[in-house]
Amino acid sequence: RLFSSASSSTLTHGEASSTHGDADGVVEVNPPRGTRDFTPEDMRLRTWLFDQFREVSRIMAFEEVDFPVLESEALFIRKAGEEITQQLYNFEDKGGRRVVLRPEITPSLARLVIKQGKSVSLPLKWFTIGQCWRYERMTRGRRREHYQWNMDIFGVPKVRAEAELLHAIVLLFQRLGITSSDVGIRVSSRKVLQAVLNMYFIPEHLFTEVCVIVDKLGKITREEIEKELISTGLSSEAVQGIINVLSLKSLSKLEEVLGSGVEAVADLKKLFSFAEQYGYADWICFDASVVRGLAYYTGIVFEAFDREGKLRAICGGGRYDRLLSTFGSEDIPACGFGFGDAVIVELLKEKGLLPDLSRQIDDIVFPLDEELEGPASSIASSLRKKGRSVDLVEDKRLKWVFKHAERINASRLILVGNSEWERGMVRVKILSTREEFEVKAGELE
Ligand SMILES: Nc1ccc(Br)nc1
Repeated sequence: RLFSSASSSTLTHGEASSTHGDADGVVEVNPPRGTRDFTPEDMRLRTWLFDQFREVSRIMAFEEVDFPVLESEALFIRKAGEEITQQLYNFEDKGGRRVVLRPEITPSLARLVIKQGKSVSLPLKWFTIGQCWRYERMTRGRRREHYQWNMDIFGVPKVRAEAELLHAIVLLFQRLGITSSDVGIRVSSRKVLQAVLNMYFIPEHLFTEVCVIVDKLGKITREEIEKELISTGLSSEAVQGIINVLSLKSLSKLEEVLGSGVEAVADLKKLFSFAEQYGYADWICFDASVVRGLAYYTGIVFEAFDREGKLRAICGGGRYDRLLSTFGSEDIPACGFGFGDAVIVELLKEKGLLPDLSRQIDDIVFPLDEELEGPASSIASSLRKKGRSVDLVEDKRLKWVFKHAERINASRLILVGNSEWERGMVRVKILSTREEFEVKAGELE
C-alpha cells in the first residue's frame, strides 16, 4: 500500500518517507481538483448509463469509434469567443507540442473522417462515449471533466439526419423512464439568425460571434446581451430585431416575420413533420432562442431541457456543414449531439428514477478448513470456466461468510468440508430458498 508504511514509519517529523507520503505521512488521497473517482457503486451507475447509451446507438445502427483524450491544440483554436475554447485544458508536451485534453468530441470525429478520406462510404453514423475536459478557474467550483455520449451523422445534407438524432435522444430518455412531460427538446435553426442578420444587412463574418453571444440568452441579462451585441458593431435596431425574433416560439409567427420560402422555416417544418412520423412530436418544440454555444453550427440546433427548469441543458447538438473546411478539407454535411453524464443523473435523482444496482454474484466457494483451500480453488476454477461468477472466500468465520453472501446477493454458497470432501462431495446452500444438499464435486453446474 502506497502510504500506510509512511504513516507507520519511524520518520522524524518533516522527513518525507521513501514512499510517496509527505511530511504528514499520507499522500493527497483526493483526485485533482474538478475530477472524480468512481467507487464500485458509482461505477455500477455509470456502467448502467453508458450501457443505455450503447444500446440506443446499436438500435440506431451507429458504429462505435474512439479517439485519444489528448489532441493537438490546433483542433480547438477558434476565434468566436466560445467558453469552450477559452477554457482549454492545454499544455506543451515534452516534445514542445501544443496539446490539449479535448474539451469536446466533434473536432476529433471530423479529423478522423478527413483522415479516412475516400475509404469511408457515406453516410457515416458514428458514436462514442468519451471523457472531455475544461480548465476553469476553480472559483466557480465546477467540474473539470465529464463523460459525453456523442452521436454524429456525416454525409446527409437534409433534416432527415437531425430527425434521426432526435429519435436517438427520445429513445434514450424512454429507456431511462423519462417522459415528454419531464423533458422537452427545444429546436431551432441558425438559419433563423442568418435570415435576421441578412434583413439588417449585417456582414457574414459577424454571424458566428453573434451566435455565441445570443447563446447566453437565459444565462446573462438581456441588457448584457444587448451590450455585447452592440459592441460587435450592430445597430440598436438590429439588436432589437434579433432579440425579438429569438423570442418567437411559434413557427407560423416566424414565417410572418421572415416571410415564406425562407430556408430556415422550410427546414423546421420538415423536421416537425418527420417528428410526427417518428411519434416523438410531443417531445419537441420550436424555440428561436436556441442557438447553442458552439461556433461551427450552421443549421438546425437543439437542446433537451427539464420542463421544471431546475437543471442545465441535458444534451444538445446541431448541424455543422462547414466544419471540415475549417480544417482545410472538403466539406461534408454533418450533424450530431453531445449528451453529458452529469445533468442526466441529477434529473434521474429528481424523478426518483435511479435504478437499484446492487451487486450480484452466482457462487461463494468457502473451504471450512485450511487444508481444503486447494480443492476449493479447483471448484472455483471449474465453475468460472462455466461462466459463473465465483467469489472464493478464505480466512473468514462462517458467520462472516453468510453476511457477505447477503451483501453481494450470492445465489449459492458452496461449502467445502472434510467429511463431505472425503466422499468427493461438497455442500450447496441455495440462499434464496435456504435449501441445502450435497453434490458430487465433479458434477457441480
Ligand atoms: N466542454 C466541457 C468539458 C468538461 C466539462 Br465538466 N464541461 C464541458
